[in-house]
Amino acid sequence: MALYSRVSGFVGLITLQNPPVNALSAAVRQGIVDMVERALGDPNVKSVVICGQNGNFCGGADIKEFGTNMSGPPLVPMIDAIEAANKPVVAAIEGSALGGGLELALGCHYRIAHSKARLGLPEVTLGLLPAAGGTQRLPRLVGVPAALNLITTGRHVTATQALQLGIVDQVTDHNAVDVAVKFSLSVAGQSLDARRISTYPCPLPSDSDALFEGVMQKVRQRAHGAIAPVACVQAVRAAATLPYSKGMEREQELMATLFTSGQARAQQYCFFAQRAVGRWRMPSGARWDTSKPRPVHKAAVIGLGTMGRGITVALAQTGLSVVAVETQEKQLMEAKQAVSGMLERGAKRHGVAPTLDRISYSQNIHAVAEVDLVIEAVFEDMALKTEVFQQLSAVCKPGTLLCTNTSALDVDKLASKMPNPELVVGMHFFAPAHVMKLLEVVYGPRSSPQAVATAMQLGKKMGKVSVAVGNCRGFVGNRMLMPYLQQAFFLLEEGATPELVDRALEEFGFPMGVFRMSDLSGLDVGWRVRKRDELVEPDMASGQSARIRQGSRYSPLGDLLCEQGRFGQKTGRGWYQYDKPGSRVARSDPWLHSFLVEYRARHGLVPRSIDQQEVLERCLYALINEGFRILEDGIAAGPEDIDVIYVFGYGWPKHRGGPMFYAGMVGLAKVLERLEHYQQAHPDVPYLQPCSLLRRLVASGSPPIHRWREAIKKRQSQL
Ligand SMILES: CC(C)(COP(=O)(O)OP(=O)(O)OC[C@H]1O[C@@H](n2cnc3c(N)ncnc32)[C@H](O)[C@@H]1OP(=O)(O)O)[C@@H](O)C(=O)NCCC(=O)NCCSC(=O)/C=C/CCCCCCCCCCCCC(=O)O
Repeated sequence: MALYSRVSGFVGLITLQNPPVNALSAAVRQGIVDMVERALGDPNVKSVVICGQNGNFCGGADIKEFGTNMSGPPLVPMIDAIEAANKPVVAAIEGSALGGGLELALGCHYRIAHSKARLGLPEVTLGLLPAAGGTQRLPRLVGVPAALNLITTGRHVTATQALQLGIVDQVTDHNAVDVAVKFSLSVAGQSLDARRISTYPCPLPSDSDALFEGVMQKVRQRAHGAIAPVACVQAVRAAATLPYSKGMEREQELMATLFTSGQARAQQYCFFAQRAVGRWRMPSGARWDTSKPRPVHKAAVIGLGTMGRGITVALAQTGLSVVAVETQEKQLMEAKQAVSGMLERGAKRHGVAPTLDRISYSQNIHAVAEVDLVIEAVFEDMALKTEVFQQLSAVCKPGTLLCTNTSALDVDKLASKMPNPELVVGMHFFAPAHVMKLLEVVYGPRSSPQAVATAMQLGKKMGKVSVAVGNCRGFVGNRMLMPYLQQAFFLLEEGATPELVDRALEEFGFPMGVFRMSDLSGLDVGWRVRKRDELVEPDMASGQSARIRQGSRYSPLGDLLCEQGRFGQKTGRGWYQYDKPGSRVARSDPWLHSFLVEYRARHGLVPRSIDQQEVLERCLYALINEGFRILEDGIAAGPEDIDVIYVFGYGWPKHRGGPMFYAGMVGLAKVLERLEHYQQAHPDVPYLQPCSLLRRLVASGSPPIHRWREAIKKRQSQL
């Protein structure tokens, strides 16, 4: 709703009230319509100020309403009526003015923002466009290039940036509502003709066609198949080429297409899923709202390889004091230089001072004696990690949380060797750790709820999307990657090429296909893991038996490439070839194609034609099937956890919502049917055996994704 009061004698003050972000629900919209009418009809009111309750202007349309039969007054006529008012209406912006919130402010005649406010049109991130006039008013106000940038990226700007762009008229460090009230009286009675943005001509650069084409090309490249950014460009182009009323018609048309698209549903699901993972719970019953985190002021990082350096940067950027420990002198010196460089570049980008003095470096593990939390990032070796952890428990003050940045080792096994296993959790960062948004917080049966709460809170402070997951091989993300990679290898054996597989996945929306990605991260990484698992047999015989390991089908293709020193981009050769080691542009490699032909012949494999549909079904459904197993095992608390991990850590396209959401969109029955089909064709591949949770969900009528947790809980209580 909206509150009305009269202040300073002559000002009608309308306060939006819908905690926590004053979203424009039907009740709020109705409130605004009624209160504006009241203020305009009151002869004693000379001006109007619109603000939000609790120092927060407005977070935009109520996203929860989008999935419902929307009722209440629509936004567009409401904003038009404000703009047409014959008394000055001033928006007093504190906190955030986002989406419909900013569009409301653009309908006002003046905008005054507090210096800490943030403004933006983030609809594109929800699969939509700013359809309450935002695509038509913003370019008229700030010009086409700036509007295109803000609307197609959805980025937020600070109040100062908004002032520079011309979005707001004034920025204040004082109470923005008080300033707006005073200001509104100072302009009362003046002509408002020049203040109605919809009447402005849209300023056009001379080469506008080239500008739109250039932007459209860039946007399409970045969008990986998402339609909203493209529609945003089309809507702004309408502002530049059509009269306001026609531009508005175009904006509404484009919005109608987006609004009813599966992509918008997927992106809005992601918005809520990202928030839902913060409400974590463990199988023991411990949960986010009953577990109190310990304060962390000082942290340490042990091991300054690539991951340790990124984690050190991320911690320092959070404002913590960091002790960075590396026993090798040369490595320590190199790390110091690299970390300083990363911090300086980051600070320059954000226009702030670098935080180099927050870090102290040492070769001696005793330097961590006073820290509240340690993140170990030494080489992936259980014996080495155990030794480091034992040293840490002897050196650290009591209660220090001990976190391991392992991506694959058993966190509980590590904890079991400690005198204080309840203090041990995994913090699985993704490379580069100061850039990637995802953090898996891995708990074992011995981890205390407080340890999990502390790691989750630290992740949040570091700007990560943190997901609490149980301990198992590969945790959630890498565990699901195994069947995906395996299917990709099998497809090569059966007749596909890396180009075909990658094209299918990239057209689906991944920024990189599996082979390109594998070349980037290094083929030797998986090789080392397979060797540790005793899967690699260098002197492999030919024939079918050579492709069986531990009773199941196995493809040694990756091992064979590694034996040739083809580790991917770093060696200039992998699944593709590169101009030189370290180059990034992947080119098709005739050697690889001949190698595959020769390999198939040696093993008696008759290549067949494989289409993109089969690539997608086999790679993605095998991955999804493992996701269902993870849910069944209680490693992830719900499908949102898995989806958030895949969207933020593995490049799963947001406009497809994450693997579990996608399974629901495809239809669980269809996923099951295709898995059964492929399992019949490949009975020696256990990953294609449909998971019993999937079967049960299908048997119970394929409930919508928000009801899966009930089915999982029911099953777990039966066990
Ligand atoms: C920056 C934030 C605002 C605050 O961040 P923070 O403080 O960290 O808090 P959060 O944890 O993020 O959020 C707290 C809780 O609030 C919930 N929340 C936040 N924003 C909204 C919102 N806008 N609506 C509903 N709920 C919201 C959030 O979920 C948290 O609750 P919980 O933990 O999940 O329980 C940050 O929250 C943020 O960034 N918010 C989103 C801002 C945003 O994206 N705004 C844009 C919204 S879309 C919009 O405004 C669109 C406007 C255009 C007009 C739309 C007209 C629609 C109708 C047209 C239909 C035509 C189709 C016709 C079809 C046909 O023909 O049939």
